[in-house]
Amino acid sequence: MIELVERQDKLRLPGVVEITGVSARSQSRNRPVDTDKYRWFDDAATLAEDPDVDVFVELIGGSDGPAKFAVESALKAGKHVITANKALMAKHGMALAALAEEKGVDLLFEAAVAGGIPVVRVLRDSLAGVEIKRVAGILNGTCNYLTTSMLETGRSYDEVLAEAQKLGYAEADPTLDVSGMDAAHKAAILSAIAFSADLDFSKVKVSGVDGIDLLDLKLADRLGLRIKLIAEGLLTEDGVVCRVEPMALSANHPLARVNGSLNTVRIEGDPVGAITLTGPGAGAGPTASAVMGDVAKLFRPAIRPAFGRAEHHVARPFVAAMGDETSAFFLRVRLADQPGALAALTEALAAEGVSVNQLVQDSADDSGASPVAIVTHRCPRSHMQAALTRLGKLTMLIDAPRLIRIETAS
Ligand SMILES: NC(=O)C1=CN([C@@H]2O[C@H](COP(=O)(O)OP(=O)(O)OC[C@H]3O[C@@H](n4cnc5c(N)ncnc54)[C@H](OP(=O)(O)O)[C@@H]3O)[C@@H](O)[C@H]2O)C=CC1
Ligand SMILES: N[C@@H](CCO)C(=O)O
Repeated sequence: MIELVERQDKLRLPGVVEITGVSARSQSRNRPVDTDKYRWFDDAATLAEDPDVDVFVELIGGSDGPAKFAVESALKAGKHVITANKALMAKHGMALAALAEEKGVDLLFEAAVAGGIPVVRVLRDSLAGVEIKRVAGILNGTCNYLTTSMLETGRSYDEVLAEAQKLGYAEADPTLDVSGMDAAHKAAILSAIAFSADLDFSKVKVSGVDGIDLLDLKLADRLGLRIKLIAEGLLTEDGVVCRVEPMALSANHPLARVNGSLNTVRIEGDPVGAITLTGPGAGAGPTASAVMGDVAKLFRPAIRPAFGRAEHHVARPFVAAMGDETSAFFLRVRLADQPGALAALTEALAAEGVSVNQLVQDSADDSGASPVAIVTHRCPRSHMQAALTRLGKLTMLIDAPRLIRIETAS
């Protein structure tokens, strides 16, 4: 978050953000950013109440204790609060929201649910005109990383969980992740927004993936199933049902293909139908991105320039899109069915430095045209264009070739 504030000239915030001060448990701890240049507060609540502070950002964690005390102190002092703390919001969110309303300040918590996916904003604002029926998906990056990576790499539960902790995905207490509790906090928060419900976490049914072993994942895989921790909020005639449990999904289920620390949320409602948001669900970068989105929301006035442009933004020009990009290409030609046609085609490509990766040829049709499709190795587009010019001169070429750039998954 501090790192993002420090390079805000590259961002698109409506105004300029200043860090008034910072607080953590230990002042001397080595951190990825230099906090020495900011005012230091031993006590987070004192920072929250400081007269120079307009917005208090809470990234401490824990449903009670110092996080709750500091957030309450900030709200009581009339400061806007941004928090990533789902445990706090799931347990005390209703009371904190009431306090924020009473004080006329904002309480924003985009980072609390699904990491970098802006689902809170979408549900609360963009879909305010939709009657939501169901919100479901993968809401814990650690568990998704665990089940995906164990199966992919054959490593043990303990090994992969330790890695998820090292990568900054897991909670300070990872039992919150693997027990399903963290996903349950998030599902409860989303349900409260989606269904205008009084959040009552005691009603949420929770089970997790704790101790799941490689054998479970491998056997399920042999049966064409992927085990994932699934969270769901559902509107029923009696009220809101909210639950989290491991589920075995058929391998071609859309959720089964959301892997690693990715999260995904499917929102079903009337009259929009279903919307699915997928993105990084855990880690420092996605969390900071969500926090900064909340910071941007706090700038007044509510009426913004239509394209979000502010005077202090760096203005960038549009430039022509088609540079000489390097890519693999799909090339389809139709050749006269005569000896040497295929060789002439590959020679024309080779002469311009385009090498063939895959090639299929169909038998000639009634008119004597034989379709050939080629996937090339990566090459500059200019080489491909030169090869096309060469091809254009071949007498056995029946009509214009079709060239399509191949997009590979990143
Ligand atoms: N990790 C993730 O991917 C995500 C986390 N979150 C949420 O963000 C919050 C923080 O999580 P995470 O960064 O992982 O946790 P960490 O434990 O890594 O960081 C907690 C930070 O809070 C500081 N801290 C602890 N106690 C106090 C205190 N009493 N007063 C002031 N500062 C204190 C710590 O200080 P020190 O450095 O000195 O120990 C540390 O800097 C949690 O609510 C978590 O649920 C939300 C989305 C994603
Ligand atoms: N521990 C959480 C962090 C993001 O909320 C997770 O793994 O999803």
